[in-house]
Amino acid sequence: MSTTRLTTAQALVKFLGAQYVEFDGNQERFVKGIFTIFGHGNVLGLGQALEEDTGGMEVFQGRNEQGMANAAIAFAKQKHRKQIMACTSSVGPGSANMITSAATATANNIPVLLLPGDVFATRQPDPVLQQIEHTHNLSISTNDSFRAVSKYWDRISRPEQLMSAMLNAMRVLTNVAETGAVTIALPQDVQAEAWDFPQSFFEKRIHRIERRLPSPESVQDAVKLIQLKKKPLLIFGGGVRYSEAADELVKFAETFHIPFGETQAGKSGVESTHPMNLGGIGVTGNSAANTIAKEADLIIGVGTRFTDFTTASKQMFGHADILTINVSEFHASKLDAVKVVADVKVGLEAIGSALGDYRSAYENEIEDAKQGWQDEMKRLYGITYGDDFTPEITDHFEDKLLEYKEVLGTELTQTGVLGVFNEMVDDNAIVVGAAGSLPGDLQRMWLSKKRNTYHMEYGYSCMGYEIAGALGAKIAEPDREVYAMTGDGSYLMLHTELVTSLQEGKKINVVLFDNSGFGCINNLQMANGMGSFGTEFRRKNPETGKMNGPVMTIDFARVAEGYGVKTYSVRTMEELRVAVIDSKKQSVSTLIDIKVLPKTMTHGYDSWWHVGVAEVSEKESIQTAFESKETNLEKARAY
Ligand SMILES: Cc1ncc(C[n+]2csc(CCOP(=O)(O)OP(=O)(O)O)c2C)c(N)n1
Ligand SMILES: O=C1C[C@@H](O)[C@H](O)[C@@H](O)C1=O
Ligand SMILES: [Mg+2]
Repeated sequence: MSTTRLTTAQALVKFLGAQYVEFDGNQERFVKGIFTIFGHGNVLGLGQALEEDTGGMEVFQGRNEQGMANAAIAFAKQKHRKQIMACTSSVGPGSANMITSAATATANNIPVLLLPGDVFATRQPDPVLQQIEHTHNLSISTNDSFRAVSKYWDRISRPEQLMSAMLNAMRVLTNVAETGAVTIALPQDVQAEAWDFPQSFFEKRIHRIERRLPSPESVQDAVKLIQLKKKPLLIFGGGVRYSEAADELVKFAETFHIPFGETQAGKSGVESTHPMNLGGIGVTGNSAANTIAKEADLIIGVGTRFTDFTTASKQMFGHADILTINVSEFHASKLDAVKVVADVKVGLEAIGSALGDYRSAYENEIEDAKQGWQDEMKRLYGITYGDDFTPEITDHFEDKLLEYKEVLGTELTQTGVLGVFNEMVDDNAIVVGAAGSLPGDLQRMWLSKKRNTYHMEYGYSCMGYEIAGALGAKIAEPDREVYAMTGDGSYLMLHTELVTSLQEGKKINVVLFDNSGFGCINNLQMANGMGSFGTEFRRKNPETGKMNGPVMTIDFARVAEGYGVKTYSVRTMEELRVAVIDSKKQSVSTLIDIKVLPKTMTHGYDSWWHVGVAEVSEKESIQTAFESKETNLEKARAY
């Protein structure tokens, strides 16, 4: 057996450089690059290996381990999971910072390879700097926390373990039904330890992403069910995008005259303008999709995980039968569905060819629902502040709006800004988002004029993904404008990969909607009987000890200017227009700091979200909210 003597870290890098995927006959290198933040836990092992030979991987330097890993997730998501990034961190806090990202990747079924440094396998120097000592179990380190949020987890305590660990890592990363975060913990001493690795370990490996075929029986079940129904509705999720199945979905919808609604992960799989596309569905859905969903007698879930936001906590289509087409048996089995476990493209093809001359019984309902939503969109775009102004989110704190208008110096409404912005960005530009009120507004209102232009992380809805995610999307699509759509809360939580974008010369545009608060959570608490508590950004009042002092303002544009970002302060529509036009001319990253009035985002359209309302309270409004929750729960499916 021919062998090569390398350190564990050198062998790992060499192995990663030899991994390829093949999908529909196209081959691509699997690991595009590696994000690094070096510390004592990885610099002399993996750092040394990369300095010597990167194995063809591009090396990036992150600013925060969560940020860099979020960028890695966004890269893989934008690449439809056909190419990934690895991330290496030091031991302890560096690795702990990646745990949130591991969870984000796993919740969204997006592959990412995390390589945190670990404490010494020999234990000789224990406790090494940043080691937690568990008196009941010395084998536990910070990295054991990744077990709960990874699809595959391993620790390399001896160099030769690398081989089985990495083959399994690749198995999971390239498995469309099981992918997510893969964590390979690398003890500092083992990274640098040498071993005679068999040459075969480094040979080029092609991981074929196969399209799983449905069983003929399951196709027959699906056909029988559809034929019994008059008003089916397709709901498509991220699976349609990852399987490159959009054309097949459109063909199916057109042939059988079945409309479709889109989830956050699915949106922009098909253009918003398609006559059968009702747009966003569920809690953050619009009136067109939600109205049709309520009337549907069959829901066909195509590549969707059916989260609570999609099903409106299982109330939206409480009485319809459910059919699923999903490559994951787990997701296909949800809602007690009739299931076709298959790649969604071949699943749709198989059902489509067996469905004969079926046609739904829809007459004008689809056009009417779409028209109703278009009229509503026009209204939302046109909302302006003025005398007797009533915000979209009403009965919360109209009396405070004047204060916000004066402190933020703005009369802009969030829906109005989105309307203008949507019209102005290039058709092929990518919008990236994750948390706050914007995902709701975007899923409802954003018109995706081209495919794969909407990039929303709403499986974990992780604040701080937006800017890092924009960087990842930009690395995946360097020739397109990428916009990070973020609230002030998300921006403050994590935005420092903006600096990485400057370092890399990868221009991103941050579109910051500053309403000085955790706006959507303020809406949520007040809609459920609470007061405004801990969600507005107000100074602490020293007399009361409460956060009910003056509204805070931050000049985000000025701060980002200090980084070297081209910035714009926007308080009027005219300033917005100038900023969007000028930002397109820039080659560096830009930030548009838009002050918007709170409560001017969209509200829900005929949907319910199950949240934990207090069963006991002195407050009548809470009691009412609790009763309303109980009533709604009765209308929802139990499982
Ligand atoms: C990491 C993380 N922490 C907490 C939350 C809960 N959360 C969701 S939205 C939100 C506030 C978002 O505020 P902002 O970004 O300003 O958006 P807005 O709702 O004001 O538009 C919070 C705290 C979350 N989604 N992610
Ligand atoms: O708790 C939440 C409420 C949602 O409105 C928001 O979009 C999401 O980020 C979240 O975490
Ligand atoms: Mg906010």
